[in-house]
Amino acid sequence: MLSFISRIRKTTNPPTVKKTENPLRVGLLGASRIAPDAIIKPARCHEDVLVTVVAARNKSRAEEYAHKWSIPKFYGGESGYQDLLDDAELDVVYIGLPNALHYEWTMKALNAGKHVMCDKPIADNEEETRRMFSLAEEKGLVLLETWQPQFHPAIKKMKDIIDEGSLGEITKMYAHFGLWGNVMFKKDDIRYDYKLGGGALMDLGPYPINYMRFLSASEPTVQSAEAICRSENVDRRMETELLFRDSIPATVIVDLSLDGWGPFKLLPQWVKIALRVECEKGSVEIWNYPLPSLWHLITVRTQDGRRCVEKVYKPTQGKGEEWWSAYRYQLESFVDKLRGRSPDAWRTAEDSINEMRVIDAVYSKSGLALRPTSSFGA
Ligand SMILES: NC(=O)C1=CN([C@@H]2O[C@H](COP(=O)(O)OP(=O)(O)OC[C@H]3O[C@@H](n4cnc5c(N)ncnc54)[C@H](OP(=O)(O)O)[C@@H]3O)[C@@H](O)[C@H]2O)C=CC1
Ligand SMILES: O=C1OC[C@@H](O)[C@H](O)[C@H]1O
Repeated sequence: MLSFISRIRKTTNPPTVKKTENPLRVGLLGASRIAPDAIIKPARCHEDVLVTVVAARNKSRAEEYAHKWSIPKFYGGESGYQDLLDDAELDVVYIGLPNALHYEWTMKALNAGKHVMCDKPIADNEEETRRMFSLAEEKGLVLLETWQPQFHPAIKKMKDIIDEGSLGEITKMYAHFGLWGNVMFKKDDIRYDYKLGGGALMDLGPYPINYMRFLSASEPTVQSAEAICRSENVDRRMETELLFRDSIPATVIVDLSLDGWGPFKLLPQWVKIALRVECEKGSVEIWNYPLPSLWHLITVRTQDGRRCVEKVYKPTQGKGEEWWSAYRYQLESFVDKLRGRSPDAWRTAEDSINEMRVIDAVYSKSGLALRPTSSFGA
C-alpha cells in the first residue's frame, strides 16, 4: 500500500529535473484543464523540455494560469493564440483546445513552422485529419495525436500476451468506458457542444477503439451503432458493434453520464473502465485501460481455469520509471522523434486517420451527423 501511494504521489507530482543547455521549448494553446497532466508535469521531469508560454483567450486567465504553473510567459486576448504561434523561441505547440478547433490551430501552428502535439481526438473527422498530416509532411514537421495509453507499457504487455500465441486467436472483444459526467463536467462543457466537436464517442471513443485496433492489428467495419443523445447530434452514450478481420465481433460502449441504479436510480454505478479480449483458449482483461499509469490490472484467464494477474508500470526493455505517467512516456517518445532517435512507441499518421475513419463511420451508422469540418481553409 505504501509503495502504491508513493508511486502515485510521484506520478501525479513528478520531480523537477535540471534542463539541457538547449531544451525544446513548448507553448500551450489554451489554459486547458488537461495540460497540467498531459504536458506541464511531464515536461518538469524531462531534461530536454521546457514549457515556456501559455496563451488563453482572456489575458488575466492566461496570467493566472502561467503563475499557477510557473510558466514564464503568457499571451492573451483576441490575438493571444496567434501571438504564441508567432513566438520565434518556440519549437513545439501543445493543443488542448475543444476538438473542433484542433484542425484550425494545428494547421496554423504547422504553417508557423512548429511541431505539434494535439490532444485526442486529433480532429473532428477523417478529412480534417488527412489534411493535417499532409501539411505536416509537406513542412517536414512532427505532428502527434496525443493519445497517451499507446505509450504506456501496460498496452504493450497486453499485446505481447496476445501475440505470444498460447491463448490462440482473438475471438471477441468488449470495452466499456463510462463516467459520472454529471459531477465531472459543467452543463456547458465542451463535450456537450456539437459545434465544438462534442459527443461521448468523440471524447471517450478513442480509448476502446484504439486499444482494439492496436491489439488486433486490424481495422473494423461498423455493424450497428445506437446513440442516446443529450441534445441534437450530441451523443451522451454510444453503443456500437464492430467487426474486426471480418470475423471478430467487438462491443464498444461509451457513456459520459452513467445511469444510477437502485431506488429512484439514486445510487451511482461504479465507473466502467474495463476492456476484455477473448481468445480461443482464454482471455485477457485490463481494468483501467484509459489511465493505466494510475493503477491497472491485467488478468489472464486460461481454459483450464488458471488466472494470473499482471501490472506493468515500467518496461523490461526501453526507457521508463515505475512512476512515469502515460503522458510522460508519450513525451519521451515525442522528444526522441524530434531529436532523431527511435522512439519506443509511436502513433503514426495512418493510425490517427484510421481512428477518425471509424469514429465517422460509427456516427453515420447511428444516424447522427459527422462532427463538422472546420470552415478554416489550409
Ligand atoms: N488525453 C487525455 O487524457 C485527455 C484529453 N483531453 C482532450 O483535451 C482537449 C481539451 O479538453 P479539456 O482540457 O477538458 O478542455 P477545457 O474545458 O479545459 O477547454 C480547453 C480550452 O479550450 C479553450 N477554448 C477555446 N475556444 C473555446 C470555446 N469556444 N469554448 C470553450 N473553450 C474554448 C479554452 O481556452 P482558453 O484558456 O483560451 O479560454 C480552454 O482552456 C479535448 O480535445 C479533449 O478531448 C481531455 C481530457 C483528457
Ligand atoms: O480523454 C479523456 O479521458 C478522461 C475523461 O475523463 C475525459 O472526459 C476525456 O476527455
